Amino acid sequence: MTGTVEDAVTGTPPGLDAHLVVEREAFRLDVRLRVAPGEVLALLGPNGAGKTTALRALAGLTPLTGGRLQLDGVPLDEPGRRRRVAPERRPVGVIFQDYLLFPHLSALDNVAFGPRCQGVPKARARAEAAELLARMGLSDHAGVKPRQLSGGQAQRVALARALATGPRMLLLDEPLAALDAGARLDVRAELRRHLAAFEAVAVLVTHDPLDAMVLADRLVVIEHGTVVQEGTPAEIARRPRTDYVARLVGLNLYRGRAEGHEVAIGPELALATAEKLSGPVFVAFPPSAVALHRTRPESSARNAWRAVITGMESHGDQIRVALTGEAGGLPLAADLTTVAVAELGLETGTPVWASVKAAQTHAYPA
Ligand SMILES: Nc1ncnc2c1ncn2[C@@H]1O[C@H](COP(=O)(O)OP(=O)(O)OP(=O)(O)O)[C@@H](O)[C@H]1O
Repeated sequence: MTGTVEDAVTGTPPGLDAHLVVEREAFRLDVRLRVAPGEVLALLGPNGAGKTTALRALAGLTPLTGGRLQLDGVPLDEPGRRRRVAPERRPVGVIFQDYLLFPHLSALDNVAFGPRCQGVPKARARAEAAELLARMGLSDHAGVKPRQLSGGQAQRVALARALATGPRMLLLDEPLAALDAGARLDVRAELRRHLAAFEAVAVLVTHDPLDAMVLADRLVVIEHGTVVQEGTPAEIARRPRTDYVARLVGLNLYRGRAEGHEVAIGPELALATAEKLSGPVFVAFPPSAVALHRTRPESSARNAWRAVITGMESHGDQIRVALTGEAGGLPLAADLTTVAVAELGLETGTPVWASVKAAQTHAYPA
């Protein structure tokens, strides 16, 4: 069958509109996804939840057994109507976990490969590839083979290769999993900038809540092949609906500007942090790092501000308390034991003081 962007039915909203159904003997994926152009969606979930299956179905590497998949109004997979566009004919760029760069080709030729396969003349494909590599800050590495690249550089080449064909959807499978912890920080921040600049649909799969929260505008959490929760990172962290989500995405995450050991979050609030940094940063800390008090804490906790409880939900033996900041304070989530909640007499509407120790915050470049 044919299926190109030119076939787009007028009037259908651009972006991804999918109902992915993949049935296997012992597993069923049934997930609805809508992603607007310019939006970055993260699929998050435990092992075996179906994330990779969903990504492969979007790429066309795993056929749907039910539902349908449309991109910019163009049907790409409709098992009910026996219509299916082959993976190589989809306007989709994929970045695999281990990048899968061609080892015998230079970085430049890796990037030029897709356009060449689509019939772009060699000189033009290479000129455009050189431009893309320059945008990724890799001009100096255009001639080298993948094995001479660092993990972060290889990832940028993989990104350039995926972008070279002008895809309407970018798929990223665990984009930071192949990197060591040191490289991860920088590459994560850099990938975020590239994804933010990408004007079409981006979908990434990850186990790592921090990657998801930093890279994505919206999260879809999958467990046992179905969506258990979706929303912005902040919405999900404040109101987790399953124990898995509570454990996983329970991160308080803020953006601010660092100067030494202090990060200005808003006009009235600065957080003391363990790391010494300067410029735009993220600060994160888990809800378990937050202490609540009825009166201003006198202890050594330097980060303390007024807050009001807006909701409480129990998860296992913990209670997740949602709070709004008062007078320039931070909105945040705190995990307390049921005993602590009872002892403090906390309920919705209770004004409290929240505190977090600098040593329990984690700041990193934005
Ligand atoms: N090719 C396959 N044939 C049969 N079953 C498969 C195949 N690939 C995956 N599965 C099964 O489908 C389910 C979903 O797997 P999938 O790899 O999509 O999960 P995932 O969320 O990506 O997990 P992980 O985080 O471990 O990669 C699992 O039960 C898995 O064992």
